[in-house]
Amino acid sequence: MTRIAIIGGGPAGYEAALVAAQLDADVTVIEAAGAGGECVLSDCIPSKTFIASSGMVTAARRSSRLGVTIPEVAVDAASVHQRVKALAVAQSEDVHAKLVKAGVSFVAGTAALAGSAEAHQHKVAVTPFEGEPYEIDADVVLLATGATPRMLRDAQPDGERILTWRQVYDLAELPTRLIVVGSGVTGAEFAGAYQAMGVDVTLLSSRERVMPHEDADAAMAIENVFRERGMTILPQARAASVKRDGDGVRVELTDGRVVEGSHALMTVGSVPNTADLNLAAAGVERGPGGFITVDRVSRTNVPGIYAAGDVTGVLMLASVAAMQGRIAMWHALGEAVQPLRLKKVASNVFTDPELATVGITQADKDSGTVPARVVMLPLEGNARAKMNGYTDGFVKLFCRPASGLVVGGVVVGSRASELILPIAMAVENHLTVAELAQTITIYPSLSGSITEAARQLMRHEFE
Ligand SMILES: Cc1cc2nc3c(=O)[nH]c(=O)nc-3n(C[C@H](O)[C@H](O)[C@H](O)COP(=O)(O)OP(=O)(O)OC[C@H]3O[C@@H](n4cnc5c(N)ncnc54)[C@H](O)[C@@H]3O)c2cc1C
Ligand SMILES: NC(=O)c1ccc[n+]([C@@H]2O[C@H](COP(=O)([O-])OP(=O)(O)OC[C@H]3O[C@@H](n4cnc5c(N)ncnc54)[C@H](O)[C@@H]3O)[C@@H](O)[C@H]2O)c1
Repeated sequence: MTRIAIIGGGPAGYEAALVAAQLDADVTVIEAAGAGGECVLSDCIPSKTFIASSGMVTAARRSSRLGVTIPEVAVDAASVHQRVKALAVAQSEDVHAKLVKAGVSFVAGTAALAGSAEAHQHKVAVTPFEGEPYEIDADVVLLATGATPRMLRDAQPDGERILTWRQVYDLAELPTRLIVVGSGVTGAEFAGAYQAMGVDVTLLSSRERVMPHEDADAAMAIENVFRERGMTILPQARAASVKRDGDGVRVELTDGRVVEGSHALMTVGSVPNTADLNLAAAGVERGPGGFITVDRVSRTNVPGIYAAGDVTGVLMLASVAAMQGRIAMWHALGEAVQPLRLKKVASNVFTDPELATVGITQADKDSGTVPARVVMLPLEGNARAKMNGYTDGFVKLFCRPASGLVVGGVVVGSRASELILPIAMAVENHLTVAELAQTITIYPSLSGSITEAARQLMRHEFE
């Protein structure tokens, strides 16, 4: 029986464990925070649960456009936070139960590699939270330890006024004037959610626009909605320091400007959790940013040691972490395996409106890296969007110039996370715009804009 030790029980670790157990391996997962990892306990699940509450406020505020007046909308921060935490714990318990049912040994504690490998045997040092430390032998080790919020030297979180995204749910009340430092996906999601809940939000963007890695049209659409709703967005604003100042905080920017608020939320990225893994002694290589270097089947440079998830920095998404973990196990246990393909990963930013993408990007097209034609349809022409009183957003579809094969898309709109699926399926299954356009959609529906975009690209084929 192949013995597998998995360090870290987030999506990368626990999905790997389930696959390995299914293939009859002897699997041990050692996890410091709780089953499901930080994804379930502090990052993805809590933030999306928080956003679900903020979405309710947005819907209530918007209701008057539809002739329905909801007299008073109030947010009870304590209840929202309690719900966020309870749901995270419940989800963690579900993951734990699944692992145990699959026959995985789950150890609450920390682990590290114990020295160099001998004859393809690895030793893992386990420090359980209860009991004495011990070592286990493993034929295969998976490093799946995730990442931690990046700190700026002069902006140390105190859990009261200067916060990481993992600390916000411990506040007794919502901030009054929140400064969100960093406008990547995490910053944009929290800025939007807090603003919806009535908080006065200032978003500091180190670049010219928010979410610089996302489709520019989409990021600008969301930035415009944020501004219309009263958010202050400062472009080219890089924080040099964040200090407490009486009952508030004072953020000093690198160009000397000062921004004041009641709280600061630091969303300036993440760093990989590798410091305590004893990687150097085991000879495991790291690349830029300290992320563990892996190939497309999750192998590190050391035979028998694999790595998956945020600790590899490949594409920091739960879905990708899980797939890297599964691929590692399929490969290690001799199953047929397809290397990780990132070009077809769908992702979503849970702002309001949401921003979902899949496949090639506008930048790929504009640079000529991928020859493509594109059409962009604003949702203001969509009947269902008008009925819902919510027309912010658009559908963008990319196809190959000659064949009409669908190669990518962007959706900005409410529930874009659900609307992206038909485009993702078209990309994955090599469908053409004609095939997409011939699919009969519900009328009226937002997905009608996707088939409409496909129809427009069909027409272009004959121009
Ligand atoms: C605010 C936020 C929101 C997000 N929202 C989404 C989203 O909506 N959708 C999405 O796809 N992705 C989202 N992500 C990204 C997603 O959370 C990560 O990609 C995912 O958590 C990566 O999974 P992982 O298993 O690599 O790491 P983690 O989930 O971080 O799990 C790793 C675990 O390893 C443990 N660990 C570390 N060192 C040790 C050790 N030495 N011994 C034992 N255990 C150890 C850690 O405690 C941790 O629990 C979000 C990220 C953030 C920050
Ligand atoms: N919905 C989702 O799927 C979801 C949600 C959150 C995060 N994530 C993933 O997690 C990963 C990390 O995202 P993130 O937003 O946490 O980090 P990020 O690194 O993508 O963004 C951090 C931003 O902070 C800026 N920054 C850095 N130093 C700064 C300073 N001193 N002052 C002001 N700004 C500064 C950076 O320029 C960058 O734009 C991404 O891959 C993302 O896709 C996904």
